[in-house]
Amino acid sequence: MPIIQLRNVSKAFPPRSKGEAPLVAIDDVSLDIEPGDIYGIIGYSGAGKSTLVRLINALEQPTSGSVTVKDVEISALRERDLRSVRAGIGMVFQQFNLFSSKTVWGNVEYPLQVAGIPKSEHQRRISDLLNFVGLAEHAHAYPDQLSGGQKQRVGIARALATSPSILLADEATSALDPETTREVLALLKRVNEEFGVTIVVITHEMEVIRSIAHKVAVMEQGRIVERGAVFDVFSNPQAVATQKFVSTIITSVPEADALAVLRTRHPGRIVTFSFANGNTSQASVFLELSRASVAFELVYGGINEVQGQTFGHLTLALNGDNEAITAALQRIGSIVTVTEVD
Ligand SMILES: Nc1ncnc2c1ncn2[C@@H]1O[C@H](COP(=O)(O)OP(=O)(O)OP(=O)(O)O)[C@@H](O)[C@H]1O
Repeated sequence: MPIIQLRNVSKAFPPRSKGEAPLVAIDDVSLDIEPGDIYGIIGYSGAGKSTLVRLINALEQPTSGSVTVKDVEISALRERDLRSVRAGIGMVFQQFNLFSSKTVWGNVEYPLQVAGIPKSEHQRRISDLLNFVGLAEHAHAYPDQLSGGQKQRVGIARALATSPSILLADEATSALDPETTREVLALLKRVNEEFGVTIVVITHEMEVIRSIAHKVAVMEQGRIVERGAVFDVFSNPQAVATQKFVSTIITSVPEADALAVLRTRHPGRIVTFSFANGNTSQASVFLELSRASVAFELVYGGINEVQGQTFGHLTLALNGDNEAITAALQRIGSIVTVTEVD
């Protein structure tokens, strides 16, 4: 049973000026997120990602369709009943949204106060959380005395204060440098693994998806244009938007200009071998070429690792007897996809 379920959800905002059509931010989206998942939602600016998050934590009501969280159809609830639903959902933001006048301790304590958790329980809970995020020594510091990565760790501790089973991370690492991004993503992964918290990660960066997500949905103009297990989507992207995102971090086949340069250097046959199923070893391809006495040089591409499985495209310049090359390529064609570049 999904922990978050969207059924044919649309959200339209009133037009900015009279006579214009309403702005459809979410257009007939259905989505199932299973408990314990890290589910990535990727899209360019304006695709509707933040609106989707706001529908999940009931900060927006859908224009049509239903949103169900932990078996409760929240799109049917009244405002006063939504408070307990929201308390079960933690939020982490791009700009951290910490109280600058409160210490680290005070920021983590705030949601406990709002939720009416007895003061006697605060000490233990806050110190456990600060230990978990590695900030115990900074408990009495104020946010402007902390680095961006430390601020986000406070944001994560605060989001976990009321022990939510769902965490929504909206561009949580977009304001951070690459090294700090890795640290914060590693922390989110621990939150998922150690506490079993279901995490929805909103991002425009494919690297974030590759690092931590199990599943991904690609959004464009308010719709989900592709979804699936991260490995499947990365290794065989179907939608144009997905292909663009994947190409930001994965070198695939050479485009026309790269190919023109390769051609000037390698007059012989140039062939791309595509490894897509995660298990095929490169060794078997190279062995076939060696057996046929074909000399080869790797000229483009690479092998990538996603979710512990490998895939990629290797483009090789081949030299040797033309018929032997053809025969070797035929045999290799039964192991991987072979594309001759002309
Ligand atoms: N409260 C609102 N009133 C009117 N239009 C809105 C409102 N919230 C969002 N929109 C519009 O809905 C569309 C989707 O916005 P949304 O913020 O969900 O996209 P996004 O993918 O999160 O983009 P970004 O990364 O830039 O925040 C945009 O065209 C935006 O202008």
